[in-house]
Amino acid sequence: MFVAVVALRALWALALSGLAYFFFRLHQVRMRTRELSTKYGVPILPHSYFWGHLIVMGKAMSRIPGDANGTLLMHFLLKDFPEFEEHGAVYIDSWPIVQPLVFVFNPEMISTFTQIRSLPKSPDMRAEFRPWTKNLDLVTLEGPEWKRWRSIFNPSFSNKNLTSLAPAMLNEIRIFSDKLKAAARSGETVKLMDLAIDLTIDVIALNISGDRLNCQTTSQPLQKALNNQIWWTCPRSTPVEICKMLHPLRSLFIWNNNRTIKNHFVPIIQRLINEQVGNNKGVGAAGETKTILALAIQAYLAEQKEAGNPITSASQIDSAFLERLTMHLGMLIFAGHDTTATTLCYTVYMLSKHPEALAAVRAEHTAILGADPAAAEARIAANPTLLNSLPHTAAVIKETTRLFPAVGGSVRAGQPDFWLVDAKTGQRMPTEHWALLSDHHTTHHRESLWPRPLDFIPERFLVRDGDEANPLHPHKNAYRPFELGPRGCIGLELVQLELKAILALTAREMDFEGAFAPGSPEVLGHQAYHVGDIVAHPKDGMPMRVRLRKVGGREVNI
Ligand code: HEM
Repeated sequence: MFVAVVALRALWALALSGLAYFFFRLHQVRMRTRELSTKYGVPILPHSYFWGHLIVMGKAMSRIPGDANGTLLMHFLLKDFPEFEEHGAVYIDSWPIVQPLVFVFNPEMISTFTQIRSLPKSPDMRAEFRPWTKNLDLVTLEGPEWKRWRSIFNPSFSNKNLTSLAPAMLNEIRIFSDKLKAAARSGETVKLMDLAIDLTIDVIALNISGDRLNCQTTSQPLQKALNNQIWWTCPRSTPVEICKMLHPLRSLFIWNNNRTIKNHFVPIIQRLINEQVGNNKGVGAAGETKTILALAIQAYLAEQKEAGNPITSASQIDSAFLERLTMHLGMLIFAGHDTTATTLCYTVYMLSKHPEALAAVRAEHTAILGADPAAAEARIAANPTLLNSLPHTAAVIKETTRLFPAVGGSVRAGQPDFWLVDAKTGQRMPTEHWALLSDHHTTHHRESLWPRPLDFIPERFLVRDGDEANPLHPHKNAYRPFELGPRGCIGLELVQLELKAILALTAREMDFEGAFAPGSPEVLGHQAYHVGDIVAHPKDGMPMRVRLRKVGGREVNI
């Protein structure tokens, strides 16, 4: 009885202190928001002491379907408050749903915290991934440790290295293309995103170790563990996400997924170490593909040798190195697969809606890869650099990533000594206690930067540098789906090469048509729009009907 009373009192005390802390934080955040205008003269959106900006946000979001991704918020808020567009940045206080956040959509202002000075990633974002990767991964690492790993991995993502990977990539793309053809023959509607995800994981696996993972043809424990890990690694905002975070077995599930990821990679790492030690050959001998793992192992072996502790067999590898490396690999697959798959889906969708752009892509493929679509694969395999000669295809991909950037932006931690400055008015805006978002969607849709911003105009990206007088010439720093600056995407070249190869093998052989349910809602004129939490996914997995094309009276490649 006594114990029960003590426990009850302790619970009460805990609940009361929780409540007190909640109101203290609420007051603090609300007052900091109001200080922006009272102390610094920064204009803020209508603000309620209790609700913060949730009321204006709710109104803006009510114009779009309930499942639309939050990255679209600012676009619609600016419709209600157009006078804020010229400020280039809008402070949003939606605490406790999301950390206090400045949406920045002036490219020059964004460049001040991503390129001119690269501010650290926001603590909330790092906290999201900590249970999974302990922040040992490339996306959330900071400082010299980040620099070291980034320079180890960089050569593997160079265009030259990736081009040497292209023939192996084509084998994976053939499986994807065969699945689409099978759907065309059966008349089945495909969820393009599902097929695209399996493909993009298989391609990253090639870049990691050169090995085939076969997610497209078999069910892989690694893929299941990664999916589950992503599910448990969640932004702490909606009630469902909070329940996930408080789930008593969450840590156990995350630990178990990490075990599966590690169990997958450790034998591969050991094999590669033994190979490197055994044949005493460095990575990158002429013509050899520098895989991510080969480079990481080479760096580790060199480091150990320098420290007077040369490794002669895989049994000597220390567990800390293995843990770090497997965290990196898990995050590389996470960061690279559904972003690329999402972009592929929207590229196919936009081409299906724009016959003139599709015709230009097909004509380019015929000119560069030969008249017979069935022979394109062999041609590329024999000369992968052909993929670098498809400017119109590249422009289509870029225009798609402008309209549908797969990542909302980079979230950085504001600093006491860092101010956003409006170059036109000289207005200085404080950033301490705020996170800064480089808002890709809004930046990519501003009419002042992109004439006819909602139109699909790949030609924007064909305007030559130096032709700034051309109104279609992209404004400096305004195109940033992969972010710019030292923390920009390491996978940028891989995405371009992979998507060009996919289009080269499919665009002339098949026609695609969106197969959304009749009456399906639209955002900015499209039934395909971003849904999802951490990374935006296309609505309903991008349902598509596929038809085989006839060229010269016969169906292509059957
Ligand atoms: C269309 C596909 C992709 C898009 C739109 C995209 C976008 C981005 C963006 C916006 C960032 C900056 C994130 C931040 O600052 O928090 C980023 C970083 C990163 N991306 Fe990508 N990405 C794509 C594909 C890939 C691929 C294929 C890989 C690797 C296989 C990859 C690996 C990474 C990594 C490791 C980082 C962190 C880089 C660092 O901080 O040094 N991404 N990406």
